[in-house]
Amino acid sequence: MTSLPASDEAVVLHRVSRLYGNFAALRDVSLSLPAGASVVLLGENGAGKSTLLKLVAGLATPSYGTVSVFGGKPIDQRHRVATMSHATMLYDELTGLENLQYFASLHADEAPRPLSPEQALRDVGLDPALPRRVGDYSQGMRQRASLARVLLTEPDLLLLDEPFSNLDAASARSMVERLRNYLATPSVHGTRRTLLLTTHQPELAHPLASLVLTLREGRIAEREEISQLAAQNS
Ligand SMILES: Nc1ncnc2c1ncn2[C@@H]1O[C@H](COP(=O)(O)OP(=O)(O)OP(=O)(O)O)[C@@H](O)[C@H]1O
Repeated sequence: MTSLPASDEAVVLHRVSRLYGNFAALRDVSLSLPAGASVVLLGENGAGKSTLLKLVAGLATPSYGTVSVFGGKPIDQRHRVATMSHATMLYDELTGLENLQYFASLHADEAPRPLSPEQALRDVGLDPALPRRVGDYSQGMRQRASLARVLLTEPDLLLLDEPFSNLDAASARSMVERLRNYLATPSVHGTRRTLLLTTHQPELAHPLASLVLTLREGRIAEREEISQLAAQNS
């Protein structure tokens, strides 16, 4: 188990470009996110938000430049990182609890985990005793179950691609509360938790953010440090 001083960087991008054919989805992006940062990525469709998340998750590699996560290659740090994308990665034929129990069993030999599958579901407002198959869940319930799945691994870095899409206002607020709680709880590795999320609904994510970045045509066009919340998180 490694422990990381609070001042260490969770994510560093150095002059990163990502090409698809001749098209540059990300252009010469440099970025340094300290452990404990809560970062909201904004930008229009096609600005490069998901591409940036995939590079940090180790699901894609840069065409130029380097990406490091906790000082190593993203692919080597995947045990400390959890990603929630548009696909919920849940089994439709299982209940929420069965899904989480199965997922927990896959990670049984990893770090000590205070969070049980039952508690993970309760924390996102789902009843673990609900007998319904996930395939019969509403979209909002699926997203909440998906968040419970990624939080079960006690990640040091949480990457969320549009977590609030398709949620009604109450469900979105409860997801924000759960994320606030995630940020406030030290990880099993003794590090401060880091969050990087993309959204088209800045009004929802803004109260969580210590940094808001706006991507435009693959570049960081705006950068807003939110000092009040950064101070609260320290
Ligand atoms: N696998 C791929 N092959 C070709 N082009 C791609 C691929 N992935 C992304 N792109 C292109 O790269 C650009 C950035 O895509 P990306 O998904 O990162 O944007 P985004 O900001 O997340 O958009 P959205 O808000 O619509 O999800 C887009 O023009 C997209 O079409």
